[in-house]
Amino acid sequence: MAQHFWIVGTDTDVGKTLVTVYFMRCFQMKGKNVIPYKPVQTGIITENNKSYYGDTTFYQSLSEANLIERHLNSYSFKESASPHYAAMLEDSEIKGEVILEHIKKLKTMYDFLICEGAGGLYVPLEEQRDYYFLHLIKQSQLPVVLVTRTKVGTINHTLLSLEALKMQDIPIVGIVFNGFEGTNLEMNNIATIQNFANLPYLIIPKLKNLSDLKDIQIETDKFFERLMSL
Ligand SMILES: Nc1ncnc2c1ncn2[C@@H]1O[C@H](COP(=O)(O)OP(=O)(O)OP(=O)(O)O)[C@@H](O)[C@H]1O
Ligand SMILES: C[C@H](N)[C@H](N)CCCCCC(=O)O
Ligand SMILES: [Mg+2]
Repeated sequence: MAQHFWIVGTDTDVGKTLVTVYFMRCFQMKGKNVIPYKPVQTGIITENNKSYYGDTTFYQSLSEANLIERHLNSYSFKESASPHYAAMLEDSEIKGEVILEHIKKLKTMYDFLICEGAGGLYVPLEEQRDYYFLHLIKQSQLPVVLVTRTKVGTINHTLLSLEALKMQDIPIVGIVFNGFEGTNLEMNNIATIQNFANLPYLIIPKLKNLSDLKDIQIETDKFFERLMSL
């Protein structure tokens, strides 16, 4: 039993990495062989004379199994910016086929491959040929989970992202509403989006501590049933 998919977002900082780690842990708890994979990450962090990249370091910090470093990432660039720009600043370039090759290999090695996008869908990878993250996802032929905020502004961002995915015929597993604080406005946002999308969804609360991710209890069966059916 295997399933490989993308965690994409309506924007940067919506919680794709947090959701990737949450799903990684769900599969690890079921004894599955799972790998989170961040094809392109930008924004090196330097603290106490140590430099690291946030996304792949977060994967490692909450993994119940040892993750093979070279399987976690294909491109890392120092500038906290759009991948195409961060690569240009280092006289480098991103090649979609390198990422697709990496995905192909990882699919043969793991039951579950969770690929995390960078930013939102229309993020340039190879600007000179109008090649965006959305096109890479289409070529990968993997379904997507869409992560979105719950606060004001999310309706437009979410519906635009859903439309972009539908135009490319990319299968959508469902929506993860992340950072929920229980307000009526957020509940109306979720209902309004669901009225349009009619997809399985999960709600992840705003966590006081990221380590609380280990303890949150969320009903995921329906969501994972659909994931396994795609
Ligand atoms: N449910 C949550 N509760 C508390 N903090 C959260 C939650 N979700 C995300 N965060 C925090 O918000 C910030 C952005 O989240 P995250 O890094 O997962 O976003 P992202 O979509 O992966 O961003 P990027 O586009 O850079 O990959 C991080 O500091 C993360 O720890
Ligand atoms: C730097 C940030 N945390 C992400 N890694 C990259 C976000 C790219 C966003 C591009 C854009 O939509 O302007
Ligand atoms: Mg991330």
